[in-house]
Amino acid sequence: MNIEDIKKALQSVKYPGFSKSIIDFGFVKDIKLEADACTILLDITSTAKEVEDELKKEIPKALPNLNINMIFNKPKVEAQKSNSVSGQNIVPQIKNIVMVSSGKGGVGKSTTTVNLAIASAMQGKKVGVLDADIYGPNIPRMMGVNGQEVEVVGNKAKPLNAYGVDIMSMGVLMKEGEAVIWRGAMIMKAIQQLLRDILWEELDILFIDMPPGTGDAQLTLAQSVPVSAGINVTTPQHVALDDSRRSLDMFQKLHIPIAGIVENMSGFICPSCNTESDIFGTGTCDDLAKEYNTQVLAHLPIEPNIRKGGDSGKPIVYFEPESITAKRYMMAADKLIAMLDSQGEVTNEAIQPIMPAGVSACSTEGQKIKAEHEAKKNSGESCGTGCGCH
Ligand SMILES: Nc1ncnc2c1ncn2[C@@H]1O[C@H](COP(=O)(O)OP(=O)(O)OP(=O)(O)O)[C@@H](O)[C@H]1O
Repeated sequence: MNIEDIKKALQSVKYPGFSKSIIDFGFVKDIKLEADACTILLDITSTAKEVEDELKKEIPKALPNLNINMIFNKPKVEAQKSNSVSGQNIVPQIKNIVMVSSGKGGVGKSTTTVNLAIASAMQGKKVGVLDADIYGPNIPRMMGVNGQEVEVVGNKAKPLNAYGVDIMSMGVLMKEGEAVIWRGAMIMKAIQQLLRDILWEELDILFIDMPPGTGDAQLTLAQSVPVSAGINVTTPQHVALDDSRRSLDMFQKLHIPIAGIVENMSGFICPSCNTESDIFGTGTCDDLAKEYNTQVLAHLPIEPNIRKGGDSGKPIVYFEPESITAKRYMMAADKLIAMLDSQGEVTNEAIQPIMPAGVSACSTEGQKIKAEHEAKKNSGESCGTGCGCH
């Protein structure tokens, strides 16, 4: 066996969580072969122990007749408890990060993210979309980039681009139809990698499509970057509003300024007779917005062309800019941009402190820790959480 044979065999070893091989990613930096012993130097981008363990298992399987010695070069883990790089913003080139959340799945969060992002780009902003919905990454299909190859430069991946918007998603890094079965810790690492290991350019706004609910992903994001604004997407039924309240409450607890609520599937305009019916109700979010001292960014009807646009990768805001719906997305983008502009820069101070293991940021104890953090910060003392505020 020579070096080329070894490289060929390593083509079958996928980088954990991705459909590309360690060779395609360029992670194999050196191979030394002496008699039947082989030393492989790997430069991997993840600090996760699971990734190294998985490779230690898979590489010898691909080279069963060799004695394999593996040397891993990994990014240094800071002497810190923080998931962020010492509380520093891991994407300082991005002016505003907007977290798009919903209390439950299927309410139109991805559809809203895509159309709001394109609407903002159409208004002259430099925009990106990060699909952090690890379990159901739908953005590539909705933006018409599914199946496109990601270009890897060094150890980083370049975002794809469509309709003037930069895009990255687990969906383009995985095989179509492939499922992700990950524990919380791996989701946290994946979200940080999707921020840190992607070549994001300087952007005015990065929209992040979160998984539904209020969990690890939301908390990790708030602990890794300063989030400028949160948008809650909901449908108008009262049961959906209860979930929505949880999502808005999470924004408040994580000190994320609320840009507003998008009331999706709010009424149905019949395409043949143009009459409007309130299938799920409409306008119920107005009171909710008041309760949280925020605004309704848009009421969007159930409209077959929104669904068609999503399924075909031809978003309505771009392809039917004169439609009522597209105009509502444009207005929602206007309101968001106005909010971001009036708010000004969100500093690293907004990055949330890391809670001790087992303490939820939203629990009473978590809130107490945050209050202590704020008090120490205001008095000029280090908070001691490793968040890097001093
Ligand atoms: N206003 C609307 N009118 C018609 N169809 C819509 C509307 N909003 C969303 N849809 C459709 O509903 C489905 C679910 O939408 P979407 O994937 O955006 O929801 P989601 O909240 O992101 O879901 P998930 O929780 O699975 O990520 C999609 O097929 C989408 O095209």
